[in-house]
Amino acid sequence: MAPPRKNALPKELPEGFILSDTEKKNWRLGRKIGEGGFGLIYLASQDVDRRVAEDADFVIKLEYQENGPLFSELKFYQRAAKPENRQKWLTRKKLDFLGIPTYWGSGLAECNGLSYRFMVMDRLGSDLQKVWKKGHPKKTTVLQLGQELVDVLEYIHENEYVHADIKAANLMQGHRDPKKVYLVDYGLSYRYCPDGVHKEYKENPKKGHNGTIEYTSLDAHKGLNPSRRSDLQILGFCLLHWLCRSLPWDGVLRNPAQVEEAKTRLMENLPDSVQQLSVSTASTDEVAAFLLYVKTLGYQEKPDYKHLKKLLACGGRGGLDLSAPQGSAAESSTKAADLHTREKKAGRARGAPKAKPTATVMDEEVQEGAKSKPVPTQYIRAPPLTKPQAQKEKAFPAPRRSQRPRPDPVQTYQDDSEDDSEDEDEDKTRPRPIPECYLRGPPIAPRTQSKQKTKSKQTFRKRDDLTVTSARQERGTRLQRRKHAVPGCDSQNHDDERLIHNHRAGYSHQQWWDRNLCHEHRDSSGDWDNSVLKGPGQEAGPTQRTGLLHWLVFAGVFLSLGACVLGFLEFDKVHLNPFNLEN
Ligand SMILES: Nc1ncnc2c1ncn2[C@@H]1O[C@H](COP(=O)(O)OP(=O)(O)OP(=O)(O)O)[C@@H](O)[C@H]1O
Repeated sequence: MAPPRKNALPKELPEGFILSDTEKKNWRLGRKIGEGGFGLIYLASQDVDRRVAEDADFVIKLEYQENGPLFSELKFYQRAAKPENRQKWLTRKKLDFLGIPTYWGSGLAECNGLSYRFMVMDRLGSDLQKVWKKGHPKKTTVLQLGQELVDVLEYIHENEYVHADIKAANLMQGHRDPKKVYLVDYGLSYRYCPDGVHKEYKENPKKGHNGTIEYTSLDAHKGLNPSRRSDLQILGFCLLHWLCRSLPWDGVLRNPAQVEEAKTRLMENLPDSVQQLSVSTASTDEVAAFLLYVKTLGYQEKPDYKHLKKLLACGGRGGLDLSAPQGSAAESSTKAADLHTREKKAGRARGAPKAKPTATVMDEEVQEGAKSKPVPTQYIRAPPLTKPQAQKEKAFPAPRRSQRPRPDPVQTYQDDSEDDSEDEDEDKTRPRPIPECYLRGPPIAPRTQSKQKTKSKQTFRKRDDLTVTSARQERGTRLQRRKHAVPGCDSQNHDDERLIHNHRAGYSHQQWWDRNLCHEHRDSSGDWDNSVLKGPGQEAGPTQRTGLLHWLVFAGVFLSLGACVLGFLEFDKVHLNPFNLEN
């Protein structure tokens, strides 16, 4: 076997490569369609004699053999998601759909001296994080999805696993049927009850705060191994986020302890704490009831899944309606954010926030008609974004990547080590600090830049380098943030609208910047006006010195003129009126 590599992402295999799985079925590789942190995703087909079609129904996930994540995911599929088990479950539970992708096989392969592991699974469509960037889900969609996810969780829990990282990015639409949604990414799933023996309740501060910080459970914050109630609590936080578009702890995400504190407060003060996040367009009563039930669960207690589904009942039937963008819940997002601000101002150790009367649940039609306000930019977390990504980002902010320990990508995993990875999982990794770049920071501070050259083809990125003072600084900062604006998104801000309008009209950002702001800050030579760009402590630039000189010349001319006029008047008295006669 090839030795572990530092770079966990494997070298690509050529299109048309044939892989043979453990059941001796052959699979042909098609085009690469995705890339994760550790592996590659290819289209695949069982018809090895023909090119893999673009509408192929299978994908192959490929990683180096010694990598951990695919090994763990495979274990989950092999143990818990065998097609025959799923079918039995569907019949027993009288369900017509279970949102777990089908596993079709797996194996090992060699190419150019490198060893690979692969898994064949259903091809899926877009993930919901991407879908919701285009428009927010309706309340009925959120609740219906919640019910379907309760079904999925019940199934995986019954098979001794918890997922522990439920979020929109891990929910994918079906390839053929976009109304079906599947929970994916079992590379981090945890076997909480191996052979029917539940893990002990053991807090471990060293493992605290694992998971995706927005949603991770209070158990995970305390460093407990995840259990069934953790999954359900994560789901509850997700539902709340999807309904309200923000969470009360959005402002403190850089500090996991404060997130934990805010979640604790929310859970302690249920149902009011959640109900008060309701707005007329998106009541959160169902989620409040859901979380209230989760709160009553013991660490090892089996949840009443049927009851949980009832709590999320919303009358929605058939496939999920993920198509229509939904305006609306922005108000509630503001509420959540406001709540956070209020709590911050009032001190952290306070008791329950005062309950407000529960908002009325409005008709779906009314909700549909409701206008969406964009989430204030300060509440949008911003990991480093590529430009197209950034433009979409504003519509539905992306949660950070999971902080849960991943199986060591370069630890060797072997198929025969059946029993196996979970216990060893426990100490595989320590919680990693959240990368700064993924955390919402304080308002963008001015950076010093003494002088900027103007060039006709200056890129828009240059705005990042501007240092603007006082009121203009504020404007500059605002515009800097607007760089992430979504064209096509409603905007109340005039600058935003100009930016968006110009974007639609085909202007580049730089052109817009040149036309609308930059020219105000240039001197006649086209150089940046340092009086505007000057940051604290910076020397006055040449432009400022020139301005002072102008003033001096102007004053000199003015004084000379005055002296001339006075002189003329004196002359007038003496020479034009020599006898000093009165009129
Ligand atoms: N079954 C699938 N069908 C179609 N595309 C998929 C499928 N699974 C994954 N993808 C695509 O491939 C990309 C990489 O997926 P993968 O599961 O390897 O990584 P990831 O979940 O994005 O990251 P991580 O390394 O954290 O697991 C995904 O973002 C998705 O766009």
